[in-house]
Amino acid sequence: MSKEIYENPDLKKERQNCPFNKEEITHLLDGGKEKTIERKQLENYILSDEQLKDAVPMEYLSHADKYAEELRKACLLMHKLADSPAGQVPTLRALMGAGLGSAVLKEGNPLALHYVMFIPALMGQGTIDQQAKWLEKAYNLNMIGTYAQTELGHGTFLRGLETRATYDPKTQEFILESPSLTAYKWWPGSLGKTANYAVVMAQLYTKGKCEGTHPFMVQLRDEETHEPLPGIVNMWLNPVCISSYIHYGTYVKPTNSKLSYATMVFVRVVVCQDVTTNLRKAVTIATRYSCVRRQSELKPGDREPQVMDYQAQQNKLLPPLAATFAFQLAADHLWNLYHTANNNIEQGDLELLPDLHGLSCALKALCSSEAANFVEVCRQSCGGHGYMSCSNFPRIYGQVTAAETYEGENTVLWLQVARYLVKTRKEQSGGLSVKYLIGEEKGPKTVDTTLEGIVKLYRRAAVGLVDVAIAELDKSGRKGEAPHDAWNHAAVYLIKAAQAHARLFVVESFVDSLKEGKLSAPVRTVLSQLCELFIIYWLLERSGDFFLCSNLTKQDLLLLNSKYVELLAAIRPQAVNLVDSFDLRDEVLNSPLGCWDGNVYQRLFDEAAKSPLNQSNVHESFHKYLKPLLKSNL
Ligand SMILES: CCCCCCCCCCCCCCC/C=C/C(=O)SCCNC(=O)CCNC(=O)[C@H](O)C(C)(C)COP(=O)(O)OP(=O)(O)OC[C@H]1O[C@@H](n2cnc3c(N)ncnc32)[C@H](O)[C@@H]1OP(=O)(O)O
Ligand SMILES: Cc1cc2nc3c(=O)[nH]c(=O)nc-3n(C[C@H](O)[C@H](O)[C@H](O)COP(=O)(O)OP(=O)(O)OC[C@H]3O[C@@H](n4cnc5c(N)ncnc54)[C@H](O)[C@@H]3O)c2cc1C
Repeated sequence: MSKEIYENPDLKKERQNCPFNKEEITHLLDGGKEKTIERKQLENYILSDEQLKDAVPMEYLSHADKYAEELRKACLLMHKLADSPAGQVPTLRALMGAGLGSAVLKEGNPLALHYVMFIPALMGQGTIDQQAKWLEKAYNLNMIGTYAQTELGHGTFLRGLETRATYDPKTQEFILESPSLTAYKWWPGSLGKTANYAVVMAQLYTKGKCEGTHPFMVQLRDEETHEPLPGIVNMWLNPVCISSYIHYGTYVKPTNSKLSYATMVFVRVVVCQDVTTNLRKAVTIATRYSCVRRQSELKPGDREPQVMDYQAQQNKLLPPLAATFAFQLAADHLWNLYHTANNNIEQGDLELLPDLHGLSCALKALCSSEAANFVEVCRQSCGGHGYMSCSNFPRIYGQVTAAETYEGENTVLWLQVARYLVKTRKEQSGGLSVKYLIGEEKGPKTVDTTLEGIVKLYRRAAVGLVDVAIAELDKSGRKGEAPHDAWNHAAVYLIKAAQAHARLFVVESFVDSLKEGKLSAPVRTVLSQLCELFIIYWLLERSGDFFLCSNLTKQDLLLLNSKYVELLAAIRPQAVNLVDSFDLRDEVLNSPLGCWDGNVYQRLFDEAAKSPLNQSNVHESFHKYLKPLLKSNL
């Protein structure tokens, strides 16, 4: 007799009479029906393997045992990758995109940097010969690499990196050295125990002149014994300059000195997708739990309501739900720009490089910071159970908040965006993604609160805040301040302008995607509601920017507030159906709060029972410490 599949009655009710085709949204997010099929096949291929499951919850293992267990699974995962029926690279890309890695490797993937930075660095910066020598070896996992750039003393300021690579024309070799403690490479993933090679960013010195930071391939460990090579601690020998600019002893400048930063640009683009995947998990967990959890009293004398029926809870969870669609569509746009720009760069056309740099910095900073804030709101919306390690919120939060720092600390990236915006506005040139900065915003300054009208408000804020920042810079200049001081004293305005630009890009991506997309009427309706909710939410959160740069009035704001709460109520009935459309398996959510069947309390209880402390009634420490204390009559 087939076992009755339990489904929490409240969740079951939430799923009845869904007015739209959930699969249509799943296909939209996956990039098409075929991609969904491929993803589901990959999920079955990976998640059905019993050897990839944790014998005990990772949180109960020692640091060394956690590392060993993650490495065991990561190596098994690589074998599965190599044997994958879909092929290694498509499977890897699907693995990265679907957030599957963290479903299996919960504490982090010791081999992630090999794929996310080491191989991209070879592909983006290696010469044809170097790629012929190393790429196959890297794809076949005959070498494990990392990307070693950050040092104890420098992570942000790349021109300040201390590791030196001095070219010796006699031996035609580079001598790499860490001249000081602060020059020690610090932070690179896998560097400590796993990688035996690294792409090392170092200042290239030749003929006594520093030519700036360049990437070098360095072997770190013996391929057989894995012992560090002699002198590896503070002196490295025999590195090879990747995309060598040394021709017959002479340094040949690259067409653009920032091409050596290309790997970071790639990862910033990937990070936008990764934090969006993590945000989808957090929103799914919090939404399903909020429809299972009944608490307090809404109507006196009535049954305790689902906490999702409180407008306050909808205000917590529906903006992040909408954000997952907004960030996904923006990340897709950025990914397409990345490919176009990269193909052009390979042909020697660097015109899109500034746009790519500006936009990748903007979106990485925006998506990571907003996702981190939203994940924390999702955690808080689940009360005490959201605080438990098994809820998976602590791990998801750790992953998204790390992205606010790595691959370019967000503040520093905002200032890069501002530099690009100020230059584009002042020079009135270039600016593929900031076309609104070239020429004046046409049309009346009156405000209408239609979707198009709100987008126009975002554009006015984006261009207006750049002009406010430029006015500050010019004011400082007139006072005789040096440009670097004027820049520093305008930082607050510059960052606001950069953030407004990033939000405009996300808003336009969302609105344009709905216009262009071939969507059924029911899906278009619910996504349009989410789009309108999200762009009003952000406007209300940043109303100061809009008051400063447009004719927005108090009446307009009150009208938008009313529209916002109406949209909360309109979307509330579809919250569970929308997160179901993400099609995230329980193993990927890895949280008793977010499981599809809503059997929350039993799963919480089962998780607690796994704790070593719950394997006996009295822990041995009682007899060692507590009992003597109890008897000591202090
Ligand atoms: C099988 C399992 C797979 C599992 C995978 C799972 C997926 C997971 C995905 C996510 C995981 C990601 C893990 C990543 C781990 C982290 C890695 C790292 O953190 S690596 C280190 C990152 N470090 C940084 O990002 C450093 C940040 N600093 C900088 O980039 C630079 O210092 C700076 C840009 C801030 C300043 O550079 P500087 O040389 O000082 O330039 P200027 O500011 O003077 O600007 C001069 C000029 O150059 C332009 N510019 C700057 N950078 C770029 C660039 N990258 N591209 C193009 N142009 C650039 C700038 O705009 C200026 O232009 P101008 O015309 O003169 O105005
Ligand atoms: C989880 C994780 C994984 C990582 N993995 C790697 C890796 O694999 N490989 C690698 O090379 N690195 C890695 N890193 C290092 C990471 O790239 C750096 O930490 C990051 O670039 C920030 O640099 P920093 O630590 O020097 O911060 P700092 O720049 O020292 O930041 C400190 C403060 O100074 C401020 N600040 C700095 N410069 C400016 C400025 N010009 N204007 C205004 N404010 C400024 C910052 O905003 C920040 O508030 C990793 C980091 C983390 C957290």
